[in-house]
Amino acid sequence: MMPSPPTPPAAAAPYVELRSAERVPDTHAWPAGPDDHHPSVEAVGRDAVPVVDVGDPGAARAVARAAEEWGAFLLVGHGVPARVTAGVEEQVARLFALPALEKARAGRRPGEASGYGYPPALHLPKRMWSEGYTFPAAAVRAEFRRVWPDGGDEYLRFCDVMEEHHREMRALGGRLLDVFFGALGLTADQIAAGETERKIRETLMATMHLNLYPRCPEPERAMGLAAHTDSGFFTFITQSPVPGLQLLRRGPDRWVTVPAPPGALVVVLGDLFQLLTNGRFRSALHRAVVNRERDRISVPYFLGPPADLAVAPLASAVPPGRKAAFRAVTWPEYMGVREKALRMDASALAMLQVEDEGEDGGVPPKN
Ligand SMILES: C=C1C[C@]23C[C@@]1(O)CC[C@H]2[C@@]12CCC[C@@](C)(C(=O)O1)[C@H]2[C@@H]3C(=O)O
Ligand SMILES: O=C(O)CCC(=O)C(=O)O
Ligand SMILES: [Fe+2]
Repeated sequence: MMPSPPTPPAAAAPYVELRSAERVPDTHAWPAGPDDHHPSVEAVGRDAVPVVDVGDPGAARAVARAAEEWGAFLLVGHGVPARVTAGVEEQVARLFALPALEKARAGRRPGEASGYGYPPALHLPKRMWSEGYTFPAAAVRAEFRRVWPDGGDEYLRFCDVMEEHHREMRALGGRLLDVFFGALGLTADQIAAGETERKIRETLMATMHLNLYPRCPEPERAMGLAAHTDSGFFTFITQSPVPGLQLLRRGPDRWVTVPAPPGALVVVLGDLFQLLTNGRFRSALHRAVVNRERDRISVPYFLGPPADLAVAPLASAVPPGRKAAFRAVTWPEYMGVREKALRMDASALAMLQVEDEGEDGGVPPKN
């Protein structure tokens, strides 16, 4: 009798071989496709996605406007070498090009925070047209031994590139955080002296999630990554020069396709940042669509608090004489609230809101 092939862990096999599909199978066909309720529009005129040059003296003002109106912006002038970004894209493409059984060695099992597999916080009726891999940015070497158990050149090259990316993004994260504090109206002295601000900057935790969106024979029936808000503070998205990320703009609701100019990073604000800023800066509802011609890679770098740090609205963000609009919560607690909210079709941030008898003081929109 032939020996049976090794069985991949259950969570490791959510994908059909998307690259060779000639049609979108029923498992991946979204009933009304990505243009379900709202049209997709180009980022022009009043839908032009804000661009912020982080080195510009007016960066704090530009960030404040973008964070209030969009919850997202394109970041330029950040100084991350193009060589690093190109290396990341190359390595991610190589990782996803490995045979399915090799990727399955690193399959994320239920309850695990890292590994190859479906995005952990999205529970959807249909499958998405993408492959993903999540890991803590500080643990690249341990994590990727699962893919390359014997180490070797491929493994070492992958780790070197990811670690360099992590160093660059972590430093940029601290720098942008100070710009955000400036955007809230804090002076450089107040930022330097602020205990809470310092704690947040020093403890920022980074998680990386690698996305591959293979080209799709019927993009109008498929979804790359379903609409969601990120849960942490803010996310840097490195993307291939192939558009696919969309942001929801309200009134009338429409999906704005974010351009992908070479060298620009996308910054997306998360729910805990909305909470930290007492609702002044908002998280952005976003998703990724796919296309017929080209594979697309995106590498979100999620920054948020360590698991044991309770996040509450910053004193500097609460108007004088008003109460904080939200109760304090840790990131894992927030994930639990969001899970519950998703099941109830409610807003997790609204569930954390504290009653205030005064007039509107930072009430979050239901994303
Ligand atoms: C740090 C994280 C953010 C994330 C959950 C995670 O622990 C790791 C994966 C992230 C991701 C990527 C795809 C969309 C998303 C909603 C998901 O299901 O997994 C985000 C999560 C998030 O921002 O909450
Ligand atoms: O692919 C993209 O550009 C977006 C990815 C994203 O939103 C995510 O992984 O959370
Ligand atoms: Fe996201």
